[in-house]
Amino acid sequence: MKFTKMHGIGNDYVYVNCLEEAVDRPEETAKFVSDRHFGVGSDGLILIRPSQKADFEMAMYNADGSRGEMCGNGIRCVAKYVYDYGLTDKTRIQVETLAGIKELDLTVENGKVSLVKVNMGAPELSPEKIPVLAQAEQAVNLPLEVDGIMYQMTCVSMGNPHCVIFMKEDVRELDLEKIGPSFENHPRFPRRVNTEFVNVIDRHTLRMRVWERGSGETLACGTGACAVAVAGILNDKTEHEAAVHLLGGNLHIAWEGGDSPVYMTGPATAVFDGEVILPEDIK
Ligand SMILES: N[C@H](CCC[C@H](N)C(=O)O)C(=O)O
Repeated sequence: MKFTKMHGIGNDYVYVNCLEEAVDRPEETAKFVSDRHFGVGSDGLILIRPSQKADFEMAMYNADGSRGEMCGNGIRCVAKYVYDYGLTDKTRIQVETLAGIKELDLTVENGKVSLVKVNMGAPELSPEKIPVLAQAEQAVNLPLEVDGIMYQMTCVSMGNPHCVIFMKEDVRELDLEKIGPSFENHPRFPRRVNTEFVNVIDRHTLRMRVWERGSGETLACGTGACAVAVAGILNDKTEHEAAVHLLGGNLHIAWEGGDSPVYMTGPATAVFDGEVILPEDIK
């Protein structure tokens, strides 16, 4: 199977052009290619497909084979792929996802996409649509007990579920391998959850780490950065634009509040083209 390895500030996926390649068993293929010893090595698999409703469709699968409704770093790389590999010459494109159709503006330098601005749509804050079990209109600054420790959470959906935890201690010191799975699989999240651990640097700057649903700790999470910026505004910790510092790099997030869309701007990088030999039982 031909693929292109790309990343959005270190959140790396195997991308397959399904206008050319057939991927019949995406969940198993995602698990196989994601393995960093027996496969290619990635946070998951992203399929670029034709769409009836938009220019293209993005289908995203985590390293455990589960499907994500949306992927912020991934959709920027999809935009880069379709432009750089000649599938479109448009610099404003629409991509269909399980979280709806997203509109992207491409910055092109020397014939290649260098930066992408994504209209991520409005955040969803009602608990039943995130989903999170919470007796409140919005799950903003609510208690959550994890492994006997009390945290304050703010939950946001960007099409996929996020649990944002603001912390006093430096998130770079956190043992995410230890606590991440307990958040991901917490019973109050019926569809599991992506969890972001955040330090507020100032009213325009946030630092985060993320334990992703289905992939564990990643170097960056685009939908997570959006959820963090929204949570910062809802908790009056940040202004309507923020730089979010992630292990793999930085994203710029802007949100005017209410039902207005969240805008995410960041880079997309292609690393190599390859061909992987799929095991017979997942072809
Ligand atoms: N693990 C996420 C999907 C990938 C999101 C992240 N990689 C991003 O850039 O938004 C989920 O299951 O909802």
